[in-house]
Amino acid sequence: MEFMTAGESHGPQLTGVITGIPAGLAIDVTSINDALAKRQGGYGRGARQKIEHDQVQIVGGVRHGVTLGGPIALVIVNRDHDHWQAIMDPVAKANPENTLRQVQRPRAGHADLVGGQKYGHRDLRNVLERSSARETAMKVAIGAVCEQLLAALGIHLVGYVQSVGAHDGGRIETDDVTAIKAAVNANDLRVLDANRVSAIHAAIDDARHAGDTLGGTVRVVANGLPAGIGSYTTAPAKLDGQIAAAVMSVNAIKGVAFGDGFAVADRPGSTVMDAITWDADHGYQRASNHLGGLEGGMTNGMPLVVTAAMKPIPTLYHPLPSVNIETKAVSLANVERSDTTAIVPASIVVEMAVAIALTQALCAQFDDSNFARMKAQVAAYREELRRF
Ligand SMILES: Cc1cc2nc3c(=O)[nH]c(=O)nc-3n(C[C@H](O)[C@H](O)[C@H](O)COP(=O)(O)O)c2cc1C
Ligand SMILES: C=C(O[C@@H]1CC(C(=O)O)=C[C@@H](OP(=O)(O)O)[C@H]1O)C(=O)O
Repeated sequence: MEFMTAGESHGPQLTGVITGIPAGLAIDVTSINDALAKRQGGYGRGARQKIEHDQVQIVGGVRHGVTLGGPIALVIVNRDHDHWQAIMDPVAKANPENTLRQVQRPRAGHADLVGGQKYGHRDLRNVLERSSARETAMKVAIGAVCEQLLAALGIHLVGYVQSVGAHDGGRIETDDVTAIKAAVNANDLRVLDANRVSAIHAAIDDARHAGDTLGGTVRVVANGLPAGIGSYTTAPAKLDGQIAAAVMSVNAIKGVAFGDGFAVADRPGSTVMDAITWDADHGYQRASNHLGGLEGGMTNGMPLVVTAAMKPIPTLYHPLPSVNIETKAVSLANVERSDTTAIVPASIVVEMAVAIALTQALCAQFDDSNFARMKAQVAAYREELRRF
C-alpha cells in the first residue's frame, strides 16, 4: 500500500491517492469525517480552524461504500481558498504588481529559507504553502481509511496528548489511565486527567499572551496486533524503522520512541526485557511491556506503544530576528496567522501515521487483493501463533 498527497494550504483543495488497499473493504465516510473533526480541535489552535470544516469526498476506488481494489482518491476542499483565489490561482498568470502576501523574511524553524534556497523560490510563500501542516488533514483522511482496515482485522489504535510544554520551560504531564479510549473521547485536549486541563489551558494562554508557542509529547497505543508483523531480516523490513519514518514525517515531530523509550538506556537489562509467558488460551505473551510491543523489528503481540515529541510551533507572534532575502537587511521574521500549539491535532496525526505504517506492513505480509482473503489469512496466522 502506498499513498500520495497534493495541494497547497490556501489552494483550492487537498488531494490524496491510496493504492494497494484490498477490494471488498467497507468504508464508512462518517468515521473519516469524525477523525478530521478531531484533528481540527484542541485548545491553542489559530483562527484558520474557524474557517475550515473538513469533510472528505471520495472520488475514486470505492463503489457503494466498498473498495474496488483500484486507487482510492480523496478530496478535502480548502474553504479559506475563497479568500486567496487571486493569490493562489493554479492557472492564471501572477500580476507582478501584486506583491500582496509575498514572503521575504523567513521564519526560523519553518521550511521558508531552506525551501527557497533549494527550489529557487524568491517568494517564500511558494515554500510555506506546501510545507504547511494543512497537508496533515489529508494524511488523517488516508489514515482513517487504514484504521477501518485495521479495525476489521481486530486492531485498534488510540492517540492522546501525554504532555504539553509550559511557558516557563517546564512540562505539564497528563496521567496514563487504563480507560484510555473513553477518556480521550471525553475532552477536547485528548488528555486523560481532567484536572490537568485547566493547567494546560493556562500554560497555552500564557504562551499566546507572550507571543510564544508550545510543543509537547503524544502517545499512540495499538492493540490487537498479532506477533511477527515486520521482520528482522533486512533493514527496510524492520517495523520499528517503518513506524519511526512515518511518525518523523509529521510536521514538527522531532523525536520518536517505543515503550519506555530513551529511559531504557539508563536501566539494567533485567528491568527492561519483558519476560516470556505462555498459556493455552493466548499462547505466548509478555509479563510486562517495557519494549512497547516490538522485538527484532517485529511486533511481539503486546500493545504497540509509540511516543512522539513535537517541537513548539515555529511562527512566533513576537518574531525572532531574520534577514530579508531581497535587501539582506536584518528584519523581524514574517508573521503568518498561526497556532499557539497544535499538540491535540498532532495526537491524531501521529495516530494516523502509525495506522498507515501498520497497514503498509500488513498489506505487504498478507494478500492485498481481496479483503476477505486477507482477513482469513490473518485469522489463520493468529491461530498458528497460538499453537506455536
Ligand atoms: C497539526 C499541525 C499544525 C501546525 N500548525 C502550525 C502553525 O500554525 N504555524 C506554524 O508555524 N507551524 C505549524 N506547524 C508546524 C510546521 O508545519 C512545521 O514546524 C514546519 O513544516 C517545519 O517542519 P519541521 O518542524 O518538521 O522541521 C503545525 C504542525 C502540525 C502537525
Ligand atoms: C491549516 C492548518 O494548519 C496550518 C498549519 C500551518 C503551518 O505552517 O504548518 C500554519 C497555519 O496556516 P494558516 O496561516 O492558513 O492559518 C495553520 O492554520 C490545518 O491544520 O488545517
